[in-house]
Amino acid sequence: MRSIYLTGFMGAGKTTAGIALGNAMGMRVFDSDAEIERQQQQTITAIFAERGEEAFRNMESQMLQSLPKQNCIITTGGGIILKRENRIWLANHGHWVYLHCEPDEISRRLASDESRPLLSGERKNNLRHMFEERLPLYLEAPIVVDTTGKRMDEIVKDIRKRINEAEIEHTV
Ligand SMILES: Nc1ncnc2c1ncn2[C@@H]1O[C@H](COP(=O)(O)OP(=O)(O)OP(=O)(O)O)[C@@H](O)[C@H]1O
Ligand SMILES: O=C(O)C1=C[C@@H](O)[C@@H](O)[C@H](O)C1
Ligand SMILES: [Mg+2]
Repeated sequence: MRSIYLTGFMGAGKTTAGIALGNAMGMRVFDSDAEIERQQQQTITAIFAERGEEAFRNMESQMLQSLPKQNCIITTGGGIILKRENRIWLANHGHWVYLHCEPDEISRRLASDESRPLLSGERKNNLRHMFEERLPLYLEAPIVVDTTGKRMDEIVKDIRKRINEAEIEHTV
């Protein structure tokens, strides 16, 4: 089957859900952030600090297009939807899933996590503004799954149901 692309705001649970979904479906999982860190031998935080966000965004688009288009789960960085080029790409390759989570719950999930440069230190206050700016872009995804207040097993079940429906539609 076509690969499944999980998108969503930082803390929506893409990485966590991707691993659980990969286990449940017996599919390999690639995380675009982790693949960039491996390829560049640098953390995302260091890439942002030393080379800037634009350089990171270019690496991210290239990484998106180079990951397997069949039989894999691809978990993406929270900002993948910022580039129109990436949204067009996602819409035309595999299953594009948006994992929604309300901003208050995102704040709670990420309260003690400093690994996201766009939400670290004083930038924590950016969350709601960034969320509202990005929401319409995330909602371009054909499959939307709300994760707010849900357990991971429920989220995985929801995603699988929606993917099955989309696969059936794709084959008729
Ligand atoms: N449904 C959930 N309920 C409670 N906590 C969750 C849920 N999903 C994820 N989390 C927790 O929220 C944090 C962020 O999750 P995760 O790293 O999977 O998000 P992400 O979408 O991959 O973020 P990023 O875009 O920054 O990579 C983790 O500590 C994870 O355990
Ligand atoms: O939402 C974003 O813009 C980001 C999310 C993370 O996954 C990383 O890709 C990086 O920290 C940027
Ligand atoms: Mg992640």
